[in-house]
Amino acid sequence: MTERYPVWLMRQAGRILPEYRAVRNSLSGFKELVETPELAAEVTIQPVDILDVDAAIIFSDILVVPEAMGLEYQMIEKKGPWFEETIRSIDDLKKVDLTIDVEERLSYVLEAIKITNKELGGRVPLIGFAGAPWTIFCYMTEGQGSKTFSIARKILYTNPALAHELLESITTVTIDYLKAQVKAGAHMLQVFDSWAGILGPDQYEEFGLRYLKRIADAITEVPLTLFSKGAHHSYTALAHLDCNTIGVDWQIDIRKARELTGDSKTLQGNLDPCALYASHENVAEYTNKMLNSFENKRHIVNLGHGVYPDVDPEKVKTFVQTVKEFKR
Ligand SMILES: Cc1c2[nH]c(c1CCC(=O)O)Cc1[nH]c(c(CCC(=O)O)c1C)Cc1[nH]c(c(CCC(=O)O)c1C)Cc1[nH]c(c(C)c1CCC(=O)O)C2
Repeated sequence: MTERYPVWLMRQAGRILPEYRAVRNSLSGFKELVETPELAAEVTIQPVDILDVDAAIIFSDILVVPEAMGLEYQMIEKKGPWFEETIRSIDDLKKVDLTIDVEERLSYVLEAIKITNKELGGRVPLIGFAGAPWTIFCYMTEGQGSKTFSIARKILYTNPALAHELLESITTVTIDYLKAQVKAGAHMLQVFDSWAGILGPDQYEEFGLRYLKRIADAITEVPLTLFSKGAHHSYTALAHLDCNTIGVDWQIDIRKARELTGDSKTLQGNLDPCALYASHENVAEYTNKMLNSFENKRHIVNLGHGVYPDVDPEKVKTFVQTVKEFKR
């Protein structure tokens, strides 16, 4: 086997592929797709067949966890997620189940993992995932996306006890959920802390890293990736957690990320998702530039965040092929 860097893309399942939209448009919406295991498996495998990536990531969403705890969400076209109910006081905790049986409530994801592996037949590993407790807390308190998540952050100052109680419970459910995904067949796991970067270092340590540590300590079965988007101030602390891989966004030079994290972790990333809007020639050039900046073997190639919905799949193929053909 020739040694080379593996490559996949965050958000590769869905969005950019016309084949995905064909499946999606035949249904009532995003959630029906997420909750129908055979179809979720089908769109999970599409990028493996079409884009030639080295891993599949199960088609689902981080928001299935708050929903399993009792906060139902809607995915509103062109707007994003929306929760009717939110948690903003201790009293509001009555609206959610702080402990749940994930195998029962999230059985549709576990079933999708089993079907996907059967259909993949071992061609590529399958990545399972969950949102980080802090990012899930953001959606459960805010109820929708936000540029500042100031409602979520306000609670950290005005009611830290509520924050910790909810974060504790999300963490326990998330650990159970990740372990259930492994049991169902996930070969690797990634935890997405998409809103890590809106906290300063002290608050990220108290309300973010503390719970990521619990997850990293609990997951011993398979390799774990922690992606704390924008939290460069905490990269050194992240590198002290018991994970295998640290996801790196594009706002930091990969050499700097290596300096902050040391040599003991694999780094995953970090091409600017917007670089895929460039010409094919330039996509190859930017990709090669990134590959040449890697100083050791411990890298998984990816973008610095999810692929944008209007990127031409042909540009993604150029990105993937450039990685596959790269020689130092
Ligand atoms: C914050 C977050 C969410 N979901 C996720 C995150 C963390 C990663 C990140 O920061 O991007 C993670 C996620 N969401 C989805 C996946 C599937 C697997 C993959 O391809 O990576 C994964 C890993 C499917 C999805 N999740 C969503 C879609 C688009 C909905 C549709 O097809 O109608 C897909 C394919 C919707 C979603 N889901 C969420 C938002 C804010 C939105 C709306 C905006 C958007 O489209 O990104 C919450």
